[in-house]
Amino acid sequence: MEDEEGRREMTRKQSSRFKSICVFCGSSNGNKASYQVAAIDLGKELVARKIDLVYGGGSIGLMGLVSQAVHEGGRHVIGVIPKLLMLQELTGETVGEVREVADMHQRKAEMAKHSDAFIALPGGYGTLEELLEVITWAQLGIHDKPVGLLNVDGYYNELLSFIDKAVEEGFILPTARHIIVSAPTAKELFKKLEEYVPRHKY
Ligand SMILES: CC(C)=CCNc1ncnc2c1ncn2[C@@H]1O[C@H](COP(=O)(O)O)[C@@H](O)[C@H]1O
Repeated sequence: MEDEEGRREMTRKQSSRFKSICVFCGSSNGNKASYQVAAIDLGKELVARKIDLVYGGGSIGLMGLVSQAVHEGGRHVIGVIPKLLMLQELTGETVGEVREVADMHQRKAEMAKHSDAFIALPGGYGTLEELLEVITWAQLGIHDKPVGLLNVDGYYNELLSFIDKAVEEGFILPTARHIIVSAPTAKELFKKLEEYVPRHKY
């Protein structure tokens, strides 16, 4: 019975509807070890599911941890870096393939183009901005790719409550609330992302 369960788990891990996922995350490590553990865990989950990584490039903070985990696991890593941030002393060394772009706008377009879904780990302004932009694009029907929020240790609870408030106050359509798929662990998040069906209104 356990063997059967194990086989089912292996099959699940070997097949994913996603070939490549873009991860947004902090260029800092955060104050809790759990954030760093979650970044490495997400990287390993991508490897187990044979999914390649697209990210902002460099080796600093959670960005470095997730990219190293995916690279070490043998999956392809694309780091998309604007010319301005190419200096290694700013972002550290990027593992895998480096794509140089003109600016931050081109970076986001390039990251989106090369991925089948987005996941945000804990992060700061940069992460929030990247996350909210892909949510907005989903709302407008510019893409149909799932957007996952890895809510490590409840880091994003207040953001999720705020979004509920925006729905209550009539600024976000209830039909657009489902765009953000959130879960506390990479495994649970993947289960939801694999099952995600876009239902936006436009
Ligand atoms: C000038 C300097 C210190 C550069 C180093 N800083 C960075 N290097 C690479 N990507 C970054 C950097 N800052 C923000 N980003 C982008 O914004 C996100 C992280 O920003 P934050 O740490 O959450 O806010 C990443 O997903 C990345 O795409």
